[in-house]
Amino acid sequence: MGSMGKALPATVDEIRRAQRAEGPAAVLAIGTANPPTIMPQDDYPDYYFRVTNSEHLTDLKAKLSRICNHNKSGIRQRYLHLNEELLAANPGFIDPKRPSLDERVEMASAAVPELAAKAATKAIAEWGRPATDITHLIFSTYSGARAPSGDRRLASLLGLRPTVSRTILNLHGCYGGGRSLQLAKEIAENNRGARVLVACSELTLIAFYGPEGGCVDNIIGQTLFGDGAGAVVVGADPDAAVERPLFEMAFATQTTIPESEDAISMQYSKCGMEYHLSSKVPRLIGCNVERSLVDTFRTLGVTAAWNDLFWAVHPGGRAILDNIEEVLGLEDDKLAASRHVLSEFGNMSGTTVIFVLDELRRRRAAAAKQGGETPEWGVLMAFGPGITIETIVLHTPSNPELEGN
Ligand SMILES: CCCCCCCCCCCCCCCCCC(=O)SCCNC(=O)CCNC(=O)[C@H](O)C(C)(C)COP(=O)(O)OP(=O)(O)OC[C@H]1O[C@@H](n2cnc3c(N)ncnc32)[C@H](O)[C@@H]1OP(=O)(O)O
Repeated sequence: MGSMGKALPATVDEIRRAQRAEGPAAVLAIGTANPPTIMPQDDYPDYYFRVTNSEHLTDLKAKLSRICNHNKSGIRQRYLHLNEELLAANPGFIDPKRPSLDERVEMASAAVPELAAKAATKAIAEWGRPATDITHLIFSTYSGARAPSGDRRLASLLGLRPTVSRTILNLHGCYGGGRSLQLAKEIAENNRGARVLVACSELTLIAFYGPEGGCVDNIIGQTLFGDGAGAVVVGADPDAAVERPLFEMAFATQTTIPESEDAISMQYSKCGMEYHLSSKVPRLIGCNVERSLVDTFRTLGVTAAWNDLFWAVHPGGRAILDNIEEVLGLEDDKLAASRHVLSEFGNMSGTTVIFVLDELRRRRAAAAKQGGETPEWGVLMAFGPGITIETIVLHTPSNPELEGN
């Protein structure tokens, strides 16, 4: 042991106590971004069958038109990276049997971190501290089939410190946002002063195919998914001079639904990414969501009336929200933020729940301005392959001056 500097504390416990934060981790800022192309949902069947040269598949087109209809799907529009020009330049993306993984990964390796950087730049600006104060980065995507991955590129684009501690989550699908926030909570509460940047960026270009072959999963995917990135700064013990806690993360759990392993799957192939969504997904989630919530609150030693809470639920599809609403007996407006995000952006996989948090804080700020009361406690839930349910119990600080950029 050298003789310079302060002596080490006497025990490992003292070192641990000195490292831990005092208070709970909180969401300190939120930013979102989408690619520029907007696709109205009711135009999508015509667009999709035209750009994939598949007008002859009339039955499949009729089916997509039926499911896509915005009244049925609950989706009004989506944002897309892959536009008509990019598809014309990459005709291999249209044929589900033609090897195209290399070209897709090449495109995603640039576009995924770039979109994440747009969302993160907004979050960091709202946070009010320099990007170099970020100590940890958690990056989640289903398009990251390369190393070094998008997290490293994102750190460079944002000018983060070389000492920033990076973690990438890949293929978590729609629970990537929930998982990232849970990890950020652990890091922030166990590392005094840590400021964790969570970034999720999902572009469907890795899994876009024409309808040739008649795969129904593809038709469901074409109905639901859209492109977007969301970023959140998480930290404990906020500096009151600059930082405003939006949502404190009081408690977090993960549950796996028994016998549901095959219900949602994603896998890289030489042709891109294949995925499967069972038609049982809405029912499986509906049947298990209350058990998971009861267990979460029981661990906390409390019970909760579901309608006394606010809700940030991943809008995996209209049927999933309908099932949850029915099973929990939620009042009409309880899932309004989730339904709004589904309507305006579609299902952006792991990113979507960050958009829901952003929408919720906007709605809460608007209600506060009009002197309305909003619940102090709430729940974030996200679902994905497994089937995995991520649950975070949220608490809002007393002064919800929450309007975002
Ligand atoms: C613009 C960009 C496009 C790019 C696309 C590229 C896509 C890339 C995506 C890659 C990402 C993959 C990530 C996977 C991880 C997902 C994680 C989650 O969100 S987890 C959550 C994931 N989300 C979900 O799982 C979505 C949950 N589902 C829903 O919300 C609704 O079912 C609905 C909105 C899809 C349809 O509503 P509604 O119209 O009221 O429903 P009805 O009951 O009346 O059925 C109508 C017709 O559809 C049929 N059919 C339905 N489902 C399935 C199925 N899975 N299977 C087969 N068929 C299905 C049904 O049989 C019927 O057929 P027909 O009799 O007419 O012939």
